[in-house]
Amino acid sequence: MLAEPVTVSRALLRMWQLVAQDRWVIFAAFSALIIAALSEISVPHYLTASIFSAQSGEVAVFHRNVRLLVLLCFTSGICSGLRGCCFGIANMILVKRMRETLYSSLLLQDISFFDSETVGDLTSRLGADCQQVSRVIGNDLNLILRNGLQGVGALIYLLYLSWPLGLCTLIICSTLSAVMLLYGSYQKKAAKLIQECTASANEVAQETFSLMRTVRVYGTEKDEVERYKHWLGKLADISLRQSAAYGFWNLSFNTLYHSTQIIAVLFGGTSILAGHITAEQLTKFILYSEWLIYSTWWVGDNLSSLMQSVGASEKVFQLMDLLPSDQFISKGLKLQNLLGHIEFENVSFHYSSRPTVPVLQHVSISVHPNEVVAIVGLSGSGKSTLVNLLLRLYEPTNGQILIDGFSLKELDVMWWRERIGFVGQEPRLFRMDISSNIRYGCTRDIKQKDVEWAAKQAYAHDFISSLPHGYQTLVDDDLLSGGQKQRIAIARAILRDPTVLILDEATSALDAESEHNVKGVLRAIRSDLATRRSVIVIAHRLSTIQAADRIVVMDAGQVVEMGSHRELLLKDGLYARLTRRQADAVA
Ligand SMILES: Nc1ncnc2c1ncn2[C@@H]1O[C@H](COP(=O)(O)OP(=O)(O)OP(=O)(O)O)[C@@H](O)[C@H]1O
Repeated sequence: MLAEPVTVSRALLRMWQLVAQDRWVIFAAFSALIIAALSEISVPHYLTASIFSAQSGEVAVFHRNVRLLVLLCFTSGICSGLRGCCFGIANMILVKRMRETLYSSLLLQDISFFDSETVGDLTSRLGADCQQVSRVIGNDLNLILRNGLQGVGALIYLLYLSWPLGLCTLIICSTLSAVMLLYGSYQKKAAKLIQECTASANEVAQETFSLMRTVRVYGTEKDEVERYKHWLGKLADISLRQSAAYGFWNLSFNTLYHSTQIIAVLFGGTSILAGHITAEQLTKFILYSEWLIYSTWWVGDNLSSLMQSVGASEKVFQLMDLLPSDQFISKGLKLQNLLGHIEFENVSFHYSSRPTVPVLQHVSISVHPNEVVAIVGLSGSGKSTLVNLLLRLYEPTNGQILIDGFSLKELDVMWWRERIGFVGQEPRLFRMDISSNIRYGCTRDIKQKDVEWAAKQAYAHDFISSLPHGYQTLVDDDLLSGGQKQRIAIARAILRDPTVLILDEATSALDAESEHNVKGVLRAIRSDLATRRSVIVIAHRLSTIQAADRIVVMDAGQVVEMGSHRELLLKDGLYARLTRRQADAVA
């Protein structure tokens, strides 16, 4: 469940917390910001004073003003550069920490979380959204603070020069601020919509690229382009409305800006004629009122950009705030002498994304130490789900799983998973060299000869050795066949020296090779009497598991038969029917 929506102030506070560990950057950025703003705001005053002192022939005052002007220009130049640099560093720190925290938070979520979130959505949060947030400090906040500070300074000076004129300018600026806020909140909503549409478009593209072969074979390129265009159309609609809002904002700004000039000339000119103020004071007034208006405009412009960035940060912070799965918090039991006796006791289960569809119903199975148990059944009968529960990727909705008599829930989940060797249906390898892929997840000290031993057990050594760089060959998607990938995954599982070995045989075209691989491993385990392992094999090719100690037959989430190959054939039930069907198919 996602946390409460993040407000602008909360989002800024969270960003501050992420950057505040590096206080020196913040201190340097703010010091430079204040000095630069004060220097810049003083320039028009000394500029006007220099011109008017030269006009009135006050030489000493003119020289003093020019000296101060040079000093102010110099200071503002250096401090502005320093300010930009420090805010840029703070920004880099923010994005780096956001990505690190978000990635860690995502990796610690329950597997069911990944059933409801799409890959495209999550990668968009990590990529585009974090990048969008990166504008906040380096650009938006930096400019808002600079212009805000200068605007306040200009306003104070205007009120000091002529409070009635200053008040008029303040009213105009307040109207401008109200329009700005309206515009900013619209931008925030638009940013959220853009973010959602971009994520959906990414998702379509990602799905199409990953299923490119299917797309090509079925000739659906045009349909896929249309699917992508649907989201592009939505994005264009939002951008159109954004442009209209921007136009309205610019119109308001220009009207209000020119109003201040008219008011200043009208009332200022009248005041000069009446002898209430001097021409120098009116010049300063016009310069500073322009400054105030532009500062307000800049603040508004950057505020709307800030709102957009905060809009993008909302989902990022919500995901960052997710609590890690209980499995990573609770410390459970670590059994001294694990035998590998597994017992499913009256287990029922449904996936939380489909609560009305029972996937397992009252399943009771036991696997004894050093026993090979095969699970067979039609596709969708719940075989892989059983394994998911044993791996504690999900918790049973009813019943329990016992390991050596202890409830699986009581065991330390990381410890338990370390004792399992698991080979999935269609193993995907990491973009690392083969040796690292075999060592993957192994916590003990592994030597290269151990890796090679495991590869030999999995019948992978020969083909690995024939590769140009042997075990150091970088795994590429097209480099290895499905069966070869499976053999590497089997070697990885064997290297862990697991107490429980789970082999989920492939269903697809690599069946024949998969059968050969699984049979090979089972033979190796049978001949290795010194090591006790409980083995669970999910088999689609029934010829793979004829030698298993016990075969469990599943149908629609229930155990319908159990026994040895011979016993089940004599029973003449579902197993016998499936065996006959496969034999006919082969013939
Ligand atoms: N993550 C999930 N979320 C929702 N339903 C799921 C999920 N994984 C599997 N299911 C559903 O649970 C049922 C059992 O699936 P499972 O993968 O356990 O069957 P299986 O017997 O292993 O099938 P196969 O032999 O095709 O691998 C199916 O109806 C499937 O659609």
